[in-house]
Amino acid sequence: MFPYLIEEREGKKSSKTDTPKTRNQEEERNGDNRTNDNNNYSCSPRYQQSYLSPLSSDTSPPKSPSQKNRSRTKREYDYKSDAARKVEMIAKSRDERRQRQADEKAIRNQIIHLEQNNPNWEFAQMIHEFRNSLDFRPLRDGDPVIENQISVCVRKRPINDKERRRKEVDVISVRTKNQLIVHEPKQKVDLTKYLENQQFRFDYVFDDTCENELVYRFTAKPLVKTIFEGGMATCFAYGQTGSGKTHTMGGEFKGKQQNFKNGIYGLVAQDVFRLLSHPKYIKNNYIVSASFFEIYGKLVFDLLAKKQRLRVLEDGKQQVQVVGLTERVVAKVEHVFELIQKGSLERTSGQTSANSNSSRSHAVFQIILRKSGSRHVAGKFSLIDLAGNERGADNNKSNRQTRIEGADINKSLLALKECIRALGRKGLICLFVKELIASDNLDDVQNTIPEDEIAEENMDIDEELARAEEKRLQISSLEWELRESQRHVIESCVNFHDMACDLYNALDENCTDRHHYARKWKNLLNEIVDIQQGALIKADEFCKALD
Ligand SMILES: Nc1ncnc2c1ncn2[C@@H]1O[C@H](COP(=O)(O)OP(=O)(O)OP(=O)(O)O)[C@@H](O)[C@H]1O
Repeated sequence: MFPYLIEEREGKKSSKTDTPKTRNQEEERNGDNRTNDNNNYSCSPRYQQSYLSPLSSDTSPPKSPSQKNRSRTKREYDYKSDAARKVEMIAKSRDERRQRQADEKAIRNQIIHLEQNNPNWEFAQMIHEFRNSLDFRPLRDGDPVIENQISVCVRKRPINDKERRRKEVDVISVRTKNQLIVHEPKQKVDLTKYLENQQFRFDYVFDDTCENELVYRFTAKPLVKTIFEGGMATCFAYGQTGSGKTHTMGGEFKGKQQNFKNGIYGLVAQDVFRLLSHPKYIKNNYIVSASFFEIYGKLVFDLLAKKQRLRVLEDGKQQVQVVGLTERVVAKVEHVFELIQKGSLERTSGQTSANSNSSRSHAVFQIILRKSGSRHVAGKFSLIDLAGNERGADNNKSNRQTRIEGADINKSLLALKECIRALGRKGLICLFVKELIASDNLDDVQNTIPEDEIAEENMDIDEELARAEEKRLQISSLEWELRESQRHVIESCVNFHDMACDLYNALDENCTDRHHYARKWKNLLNEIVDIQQGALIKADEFCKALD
């Protein structure tokens, strides 16, 4: 391979310089005419030097033919070795060039493909390039679990088939175990597209490859021992509709079937039963029980008692109690799975634009520990799968029922947020060491919790809530009038009954004249008819408002 290339090179030279046709002749000539050599082989400085340097310093007498042959062999060797390296370099750079061209072609094809099929291809490309520039170090199973009084974590779910079909772009990058970046597509006034990359920090961030078990290990698991030590623990799943709260809390879906064993409820139950026999706690003889209820609008239903309606009242110690809530004693973990399944099937669900099987209520599953023979609660774990919040823009095509539910859900979630804020302000919880600060500098992130709604979403929610609140006020004032008119009808009917009886009896006893009797009866009837007609108008108005 090498000699062939060298020969070819020399062949070209020889046509230019009218010099020897064979290599031996050429090399003999090299020995005699060093200046020509210099001209002919000066392809590269390296080549030039390795070939010329022995000659330029050669001051020895003329060589014998055998000496000449030996030095030629050496020179040839040196010459081939340099040439080989040169050829290798050429081949290498050719391969690199071809690879580069192939890569560029692949990217071009990919872009053409994206352009044809995806209106968001430019943003997809920008995000792709941005991600290529990042160093990813996501959370892994072996990472240490840090125990906090309050942890705020976020889980990214994979893009689903529906979103893929709609060519939606994945705008979340989970960079490290506690940082994620939101790539917000933006457009300048001159229509130039650009990304606004905002970084947020949480206690833990789970990327779309994480399983429920991993999420559990870093979130609820450390709290199980809290309830064995006399504490109350709470775990909320909060997020937009379809973001994966029920998948996380209740268990992974396989089609319509849910695997209750690998949701946070089931995993907590398994650990509770495991810890019962722990040497530290076995002496306490804990009895485990469970309850499951939902809050739908303003109503509370027992999910373990055929959705019986429950009342929420405050007791003498100003503790809120769910009156009449079923609490089932459970002897083994399989019983808990059965209760979770029963309650989950009872839970109110509906359809939203983002989730065909959307939970429309807040579900509260509780595991309670009591010492044997005592009614006193020794520890309680509340696991809450909140209903998904929705943007006004997302549910404006939904039916009336879904929109009313959406407004109720958003309002209650805002109320929850305000409660947590208020507790934080009173210093009852240490949440607000953790206020969110978004940083433009990706390496400069504060130790913070994210503000969970973006401004646009807040505006949608506020508008929706303002409208819902106005409607609610109107309905409640009409309802008050209706009730007042009804009370008036009931009272006047009682009066009417008494007066009609008196009148009737008076005539029987002949103590009144007929004329006076008739007028009195007529007035009595007119009066009761007026009251009933007034009440009828109120009932009519109320029905119309509800419709
Ligand atoms: N991490 C995940 N991996 C795979 N699929 C997921 C994941 N999270 C959610 N899903 C799927 O997304 C769909 C919606 O999830 P899910 O019902 O849990 O959402 P949600 O937040 O509870 O919604 P809603 O508030 O409307 O009830 C389900 O089909 C679920 O299987």
